[in-house]
Amino acid sequence: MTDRLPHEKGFHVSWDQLHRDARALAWRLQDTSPRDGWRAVVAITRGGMAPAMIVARELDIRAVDTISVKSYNHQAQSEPRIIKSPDIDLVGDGEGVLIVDDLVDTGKTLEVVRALLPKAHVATVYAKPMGREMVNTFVTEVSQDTWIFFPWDMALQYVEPYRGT
Ligand SMILES: O=P(O)(O)OC[C@H]1O[C@H](OP(=O)(O)OP(=O)(O)O)[C@H](O)[C@@H]1O
Ligand SMILES: Nc1nc2[nH]cnc2c(=O)[nH]1
Ligand SMILES: [Mg+2]
Repeated sequence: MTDRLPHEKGFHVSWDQLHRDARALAWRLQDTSPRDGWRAVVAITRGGMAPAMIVARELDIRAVDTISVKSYNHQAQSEPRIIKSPDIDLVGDGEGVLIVDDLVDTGKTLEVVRALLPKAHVATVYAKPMGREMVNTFVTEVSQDTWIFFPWDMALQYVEPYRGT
């Protein structure tokens, strides 16, 4: 286990916000896409799956595969390991392939993925400074001491008003 910074701030992302930010990522990716478009999308599970679906829909990419890298148990980080690889016949060395994840934090997950698919284009919706260099395209940067909360990890709940009656 690696000790992590205490997270001073929380950045809470709603489904609506995630949809808009993933669409913004797709919009950015149009400028860097190969002439005939991306051959395939590889989502880094699990967090990359929703953004990858939205990007694949916007860019009309039908071949979608996954790579599973496990490195966090809640907010505690350990050494990343590949639990499931994508179909090598489909992705090759990553040429013309788009890798999508929800965020990059330390960059350790992407280090492992890039080693497997060195020629792929890597895109994340959110990026923290430590891992930013591991990403080719992202939408929003947040500070290193921010923990991003995704809609699949949250639920609506009642909040007390500021002033009681
Ligand atoms: O840049 P890093 O420091 O490696 O962290 C980024 C990774 O951490 C989270 O995944 P996690 O391992 O928690 O799994 P999950 O996607 O299944 O939630 C996130 O979805 C990224 O994939
Ligand atoms: N949900 C979530 N997972 C992470 N994995 C690494 N950093 C983060 C983060 O800020 N939020
Ligand atoms: Mg993940």
